Amino acid sequence: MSEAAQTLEGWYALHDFRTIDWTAWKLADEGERAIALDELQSFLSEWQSVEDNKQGSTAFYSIVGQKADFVLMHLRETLDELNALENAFNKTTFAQFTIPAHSYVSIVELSNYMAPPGTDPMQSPEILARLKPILPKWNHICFYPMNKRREGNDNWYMLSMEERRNMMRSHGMIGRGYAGKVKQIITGSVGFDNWEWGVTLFAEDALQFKKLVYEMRFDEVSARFGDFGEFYVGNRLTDEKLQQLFSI
Ligand code: VOV
Repeated sequence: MSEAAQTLEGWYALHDFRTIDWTAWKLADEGERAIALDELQSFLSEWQSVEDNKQGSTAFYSIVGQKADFVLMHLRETLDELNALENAFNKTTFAQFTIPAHSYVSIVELSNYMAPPGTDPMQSPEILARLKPILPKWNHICFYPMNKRREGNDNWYMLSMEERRNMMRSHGMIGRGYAGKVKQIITGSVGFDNWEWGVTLFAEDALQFKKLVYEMRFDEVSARFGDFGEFYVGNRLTDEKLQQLFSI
């Protein structure tokens, strides 16, 4: 049997994708729309204070294309907190104007492929910060789920630790070329959702997503072993953009 990589886990993640029910939104009177937006604002400030207290983080982005209209990505200490947050949000008037489009449940994960042997990663402030990250306020988000292939000669889970580590090193080197341009949050979802990982990327320039993902396609770990789900890409919903989005 191959040796399993050791993983460290941080905050739980919920990616909550919604479509806006424009028909209902336009039919609602101005008062009802104002109540809905006020309620959304108070939830956003509540989530901001959770983030200020470093007990979680939330990102809010519009989504381009027909797969969804926006995503709320929440990070919290426990699955219970994520569930409570989701239910509270669903009870709002605002949520009545949304239709669930997609969701993804996972947990922030770091593996030990690159860890120097004999060190305790939990003593490193840098590692701890990566396990419980405050999501960047960058202009764009990209999300997709992925698996490592398990087919014939391309079975990731049958490779030795050394083979996998070598490939992950090369993967990391490509990623490092995008330092300052793309920030990645890898969340593990084995046992939680339909794929093995969620990949969430943030960038100020959306084009850097294409450059990075394309370059990685040529790297062995992605070329031979990467299977990908649906891609979602979007723009950060600042207060101003939010107002524009819902004004009719
Ligand atoms: C900004 C770019 C960037 C950088 C610097 C980076 C680096 C690293 C390092 C150093 C490590 C290993 C240690 C750890 O931290 O776990 C990883 C791990 C991982 N990655 Fe990565 N990755 C990036 C970016 C990045 C992308 C764009 C993708 C999607 C792949 C693609 O083809 O679309 C990805 C995937 C993953 C996955 C699924 C894992 C876990 C694999 C496992 O088997 O456990 N990743 N990644």
